[in-house]
Amino acid sequence: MQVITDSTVRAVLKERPAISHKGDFGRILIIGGSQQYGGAAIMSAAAAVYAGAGLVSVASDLSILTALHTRLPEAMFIDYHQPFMQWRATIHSADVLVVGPGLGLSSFAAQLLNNLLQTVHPKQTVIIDGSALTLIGREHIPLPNANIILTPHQMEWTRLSNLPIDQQTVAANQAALTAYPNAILVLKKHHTAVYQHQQVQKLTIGGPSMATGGSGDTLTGIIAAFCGQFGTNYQTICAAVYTHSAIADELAKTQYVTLPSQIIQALPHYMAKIAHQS
Ligand SMILES: NC(=O)C1=CN([C@@H]2O[C@H](COP(=O)(O)OP(=O)(O)OC[C@H]3O[C@@H](n4cnc5c(N)ncnc54)[C@H](O)[C@@H]3O)[C@@H](O)[C@H]2O)[C@@H](O)CC1
Ligand SMILES: Nc1ncnc2c1ncn2[C@@H]1O[C@H](COP(=O)(O)OP(=O)(O)O)[C@@H](O)[C@H]1O
Ligand SMILES: [Mg+2]
Repeated sequence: MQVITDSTVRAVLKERPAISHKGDFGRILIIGGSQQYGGAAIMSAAAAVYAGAGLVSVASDLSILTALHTRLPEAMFIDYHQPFMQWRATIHSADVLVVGPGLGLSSFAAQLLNNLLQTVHPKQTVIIDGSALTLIGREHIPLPNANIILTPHQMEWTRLSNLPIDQQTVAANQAALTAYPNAILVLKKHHTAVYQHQQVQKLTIGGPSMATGGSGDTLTGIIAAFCGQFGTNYQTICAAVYTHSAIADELAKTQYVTLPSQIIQALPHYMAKIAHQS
């Protein structure tokens, strides 16, 4: 299986053109968080901002608003409990949507996910993570015609594929992915692999310092920002996945655990280093 290396990141990540503005670098909407899991939406949004997304909005429970703005004043906020029709236009204007980090499994969350997936249009990128994956697996919610990126960990992939973790071989995963034909699969584990049709590439970096709540929430924001800036395609997603783990490995030289917040802080520095060398 082909290995993802820093050459993929170098190929994707470019110096910014001087004549540019925030509208050129992606409008991201993160639909997630809840009273129980507010941090997940905040980490996803922070990762998107620090990975260079032009404009980031969070649709979430009102209870997270103060924490979000204290931590990340760059983000805009929408109360996702307001009637769906009132913020439907915001959904339409996003280039990249992230749905699921910290959303929870309530009937409200399921309805919101259904409404959202019926609203997205084919040009949009939709990154589906966390609770949204569990809801899709549980309620058999169909995926829309859009650029879909699924980011399950192994247990979440079991819920979508019905494959027990010890049966998640490359061939079995490829066969299961045919049920989601327009999706790119980022199967998260030690040595995450990225699947599209018959194509598979894997990481050989990243390690157990990343085994802490919020690591995957953070990855969603990095993928969203990369897609928003560099275009949604297989290589861009591999570059985002590599960047997440490369930063963790660098921090792990001196740290036992690499907190999502620290990975987020390091993103602009890592990206500058790569862009200036390319
Ligand atoms: N600070 C926060 O707000 C956090 C919110 N989170 C949210 O909590 C919700 C539930 O997600 P969880 O993933 O915790 O719960 P899940 O019940 O979906 O899965 C977690 C369990 O899966 C098992 N597992 C097996 N293989 C695994 C692998 N390769 N990687 C990870 N887990 C594996 C582990 O036993 C683990 O306890 C999601 O919406 C998620 O986004 C979590 O991300 C944790 C942090
Ligand atoms: N032992 C490990 N080796 C390499 N990567 C790991 C390891 N443990 C966790 N990770 C990475 O951390 C992230 C965890 O994602 P996830 O389980 O969704 O976290 P959360 O939902 O808590 O944010 C994934 O990118 C995964 O590949
Ligand atoms: Mg997760």
